[in-house]
Amino acid sequence: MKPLLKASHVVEMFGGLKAVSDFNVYLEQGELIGLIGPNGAGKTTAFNLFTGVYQPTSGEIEFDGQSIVGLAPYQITQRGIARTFQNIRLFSELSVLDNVKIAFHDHVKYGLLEAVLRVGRYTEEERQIERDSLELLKIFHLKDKAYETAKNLPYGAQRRLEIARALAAKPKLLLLDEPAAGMNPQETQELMEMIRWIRKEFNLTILLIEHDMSLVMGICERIYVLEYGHIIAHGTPEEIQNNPEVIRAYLGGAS
Ligand SMILES: Nc1ncnc2c1ncn2[C@@H]1O[C@H](COP(=O)(O)OP(=O)(O)OP(=O)(O)O)[C@@H](O)[C@H]1O
Repeated sequence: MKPLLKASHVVEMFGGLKAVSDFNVYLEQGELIGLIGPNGAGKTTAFNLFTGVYQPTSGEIEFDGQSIVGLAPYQITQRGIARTFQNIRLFSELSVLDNVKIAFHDHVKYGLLEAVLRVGRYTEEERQIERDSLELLKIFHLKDKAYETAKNLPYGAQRRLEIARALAAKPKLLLLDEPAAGMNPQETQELMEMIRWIRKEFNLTILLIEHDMSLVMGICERIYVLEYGHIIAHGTPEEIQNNPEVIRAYLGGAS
């Protein structure tokens, strides 16, 4: 079976800087994979390449059997890749529920006239979106906060809301950029359980960038380690923890 995502010999240059260099990664359907590495190693650049925010200087990226190089971010979302951001991006002045409802709207089929007249399919679709949004909020323990303004949520809850929004795009592949950043150990533990659960429930493949090693080692089946844009190691959590290159570059370093 072909991998769901395959990046082959990807290079990304910013002026003279090689942010990503000969990057080779594959993700099999249903896997939960970690991408780790020191600050500035190129992890977020990899996400930006997978989502069309950046185009590779050279190399190939295939998703679901087809090249996605040259596609715009919205086209890649439609093909089935959704992401969260290191710096949370929510509609901070809107309610928690509206944040999720907006994310669903990319996928509805009613026409403008129906929307204006609020008839037919529009009202039915709207009701369905509301039900689905509340269901997602429930999964992320946010249902009782549905009518609060997003900016008033505690930080950990905002991170969970971002994941709920990403799922509204009905992705096959979910990219999580430091989902546990700013969370306390108990919130991180709950997040791990949620990530495991949504993978199964939504039949997802998940790639996550994370500095919290207990989370990465606790839930990932395989891990890629980046340093200065290169993959320096790849393996199971146990292999990665015992890899001398990794210990030198990362685990034994500042963090
Ligand atoms: N748009 C850009 N223009 C120029 N340089 C960039 C750009 N985006 C990233 N870089 C550089 O590319 C390198 C990789 O950055 P990237 O943000 O991908 O690292 P990271 O591994 O995600 O780091 P962190 O853990 O700190 O988020 C860094 O040296 C960064 O300064």
